[in-house]
Amino acid sequence: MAEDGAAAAGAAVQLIDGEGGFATDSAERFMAAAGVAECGLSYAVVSIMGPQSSGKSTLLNQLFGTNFMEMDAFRGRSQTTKGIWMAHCVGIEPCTVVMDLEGTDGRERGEDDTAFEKQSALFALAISDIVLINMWCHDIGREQAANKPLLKTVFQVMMRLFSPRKTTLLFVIRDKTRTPLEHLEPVLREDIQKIWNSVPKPEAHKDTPLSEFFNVQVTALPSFEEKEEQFREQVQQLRQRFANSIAPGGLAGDRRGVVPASGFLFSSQQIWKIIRENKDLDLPAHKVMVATVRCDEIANEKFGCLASDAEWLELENAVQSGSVQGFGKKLGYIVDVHMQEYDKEAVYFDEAVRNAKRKVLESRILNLVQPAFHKVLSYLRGKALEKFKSDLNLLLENGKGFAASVRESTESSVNEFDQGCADAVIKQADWDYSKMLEKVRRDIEEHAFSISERKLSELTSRAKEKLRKALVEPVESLFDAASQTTWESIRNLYKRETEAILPEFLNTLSGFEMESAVSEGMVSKLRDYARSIVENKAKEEANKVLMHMKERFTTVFSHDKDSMPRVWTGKEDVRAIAKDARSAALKLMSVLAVIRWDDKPDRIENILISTLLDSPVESKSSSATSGDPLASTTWEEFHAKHTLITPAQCKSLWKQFKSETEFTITQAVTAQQAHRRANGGMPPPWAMVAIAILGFNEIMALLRNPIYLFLLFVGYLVAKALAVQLDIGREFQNGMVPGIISVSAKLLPSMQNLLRKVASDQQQQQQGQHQQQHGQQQHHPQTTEAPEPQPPLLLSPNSSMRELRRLHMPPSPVRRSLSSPSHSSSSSPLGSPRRVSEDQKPKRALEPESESSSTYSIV
Ligand SMILES: Nc1nc2c(ncn2[C@@H]2O[C@H](COP(=O)(O)OP(=O)(O)OP(=O)(O)O)[C@@H](O)[C@H]2O)c(=O)[nH]1
Repeated sequence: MAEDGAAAAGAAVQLIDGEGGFATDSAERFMAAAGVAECGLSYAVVSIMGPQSSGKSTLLNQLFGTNFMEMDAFRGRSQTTKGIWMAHCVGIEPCTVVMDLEGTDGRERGEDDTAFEKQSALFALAISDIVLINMWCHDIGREQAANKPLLKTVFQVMMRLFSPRKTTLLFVIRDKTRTPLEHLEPVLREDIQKIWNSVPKPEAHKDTPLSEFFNVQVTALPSFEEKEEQFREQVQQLRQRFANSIAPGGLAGDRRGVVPASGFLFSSQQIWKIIRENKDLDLPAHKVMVATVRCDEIANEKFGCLASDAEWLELENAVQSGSVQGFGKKLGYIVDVHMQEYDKEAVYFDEAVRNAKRKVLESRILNLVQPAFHKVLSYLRGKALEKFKSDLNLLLENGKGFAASVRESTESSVNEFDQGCADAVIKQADWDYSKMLEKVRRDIEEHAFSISERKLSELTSRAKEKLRKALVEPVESLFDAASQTTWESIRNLYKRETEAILPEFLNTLSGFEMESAVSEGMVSKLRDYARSIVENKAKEEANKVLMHMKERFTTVFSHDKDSMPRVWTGKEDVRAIAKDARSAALKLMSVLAVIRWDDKPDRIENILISTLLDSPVESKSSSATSGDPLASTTWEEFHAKHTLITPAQCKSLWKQFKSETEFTITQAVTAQQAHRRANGGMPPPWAMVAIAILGFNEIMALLRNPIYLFLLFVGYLVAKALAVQLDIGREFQNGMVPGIISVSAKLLPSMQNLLRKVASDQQQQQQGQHQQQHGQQQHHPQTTEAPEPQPPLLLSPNSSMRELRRLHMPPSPVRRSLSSPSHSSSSSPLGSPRRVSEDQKPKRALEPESESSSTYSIV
């Protein structure tokens, strides 16, 4: 702070010490305190050179209010100023920096030290706008004047400055005499011209006049020591000439190549360095160099300012958590502020350098802020996709076509993204967001594609489900009732259902606006699917063909034309019925043998009937297999893929079928025989006549004796009661032999029960009579014995035959084995052909051997 005050008060600081060292630190502090850096080009530099102890410091102090060290007049002449000192003028506008140079021709340094004089003179000329040349009045016109070597030096070094600055040389004549200035000045100018002429010049400046390099001014001051008052007055007048010195017409109005104030110190330092190294001083190049360095410094500073700018940091943070409304505007403003700061500070430096550095700065700033922009773009990209999704959902919910919905949603999302990007870009950058836009479009396309796939898959699944529902059960039912028209019906069903479902499906595809080839392809796939449903069902049914055949056989064999269960009375032609039943089963097999997609008649049924039914395989000799039409794995007219049961399989299945249905036929034949036997027991009429004639006496005796007649009547009643109890008619329904076995097994227990029942009835009757007698005697003794339990109800209208058998038949080993879990009848006999046959086999064990030995074969 003390130094600030000192600088403001014109305190001098050393710029270059007596050894030629540049005092950077103190100079920087001085510049900062004097506020020179902020002056731009609006500052002036004044230097003074002249012989030692010629009153230079005194003049400067008087003229600019500075505080350069002066020699004490009472202590004698000695060198006071060493090196170069610098001070800030007090009260002069524009900002003026004054430099006091070490006096020339000094006794202390001697002749050999003239090198420093030259260097300091060159330095003063390179950086100053006005150079005061202090000289004694009496030296004017003198050959050996002290200032002549100085002027020579000035002009010589001036040649080393490649570009003249048009420095103002103000000759200050000290201790002026009575000779008026008007007479002194021409002499001085003549002296100056002579010196200028005598200085060796480079070829380019051989004929260049002095006025091209310098603006020569002359002034004279009275002696400070002798006429101090006048000195002060005239110094004040001279001071006026330094006000607005850089303005046109001012003392330094013609100056050129001014270094901006902020670069002054750096420029001075560099110039001094070059001078000390005794190199050529190229001022234009130097100017560019200074501009480069300074613009770099300024740019770095501004970049740093932006990087730590609170507004920028806030914006950057906000961007991390999502989009910022008006991002581009805000960021653009921040960048603008700092770029303008740069422009303001670098404005006085070389334009080319300044612009180049500006570009570098701008590029650095844009690189710094671009990630935030990309972050915004990423956010906008996500937002665009979300918008697309929600818009698409909404439009689809409203029933708009898929493709149209996608188009509309895409346009809306892309527009929003575009607007967001336009809002995020800054005017300083030509940031391209087309790649991000492409990504957005790709996101949208991918999403739309996935939705489209899902929707199409749903539609296809729905159509498939419809086809499945429409085909599976009807086809199954058609196969159940397989006949010659089954495949025609299936084809009609397939045609009807596909023609109902597929056009509707095609219609739903119209919203997707896909190419007709694609939609036709999808429809074609569904058609194939519908076919596969039918084919799979056919395969499924073909796998169960044996079961179906047996069912068909049973249906035809066990039922008459009115579908009533057939009762084998003995009048039926079992052979013919069995043949019909087997023929029906064979026809069913022919239906299930192949898939018939076209209505071409085929010979499969004929082949099967002629080969298997009409001429049974068993009867064929093995040598005749070469002519066997069933010895093949394919049907002639059909493709292998449409074959469900190969001819060879048909043959093998037929064999199995026959063996498994044989028992049913046997049962029918047996039932017929039993029926015949049951109804054919009456003796012939001649026998009956013979019995009547030969037994006449016995019949008469019986009729005459009432006891015999009574016994006969009782016997009849008992037989009748047993017949009722045993349900004889029902027992014989299954045939004579099972009926006899069953009745004989139940006869004894039934008779016992009958007797027991008669006995208990009698006992109850007696008890009733006893109680009646007690009632009549008015006595009511408490019954001590429990009443006899009621006998179990043996025959109930609801009792099944199985139950009756259980009650009245002793358990037989065969029955026990049948009722064991391994032979449980819980599973349906229709479940599988194999199971049906297994169920039937144990039943055969129940048949008496005598009956089974009469098995009747129809083949
Ligand atoms: N005759 C005369 N003497 C002066 C004048 N002005 C100053 N002096 C005296 O000259 C002496 C040197 O003064 P400075 O101002 O220190 O001279 P200088 O040129 O700065 O000296 P160095 O910096 O050592 O070269 C002092 O004793 C002054 O009193 C003047 O106008 N005429």
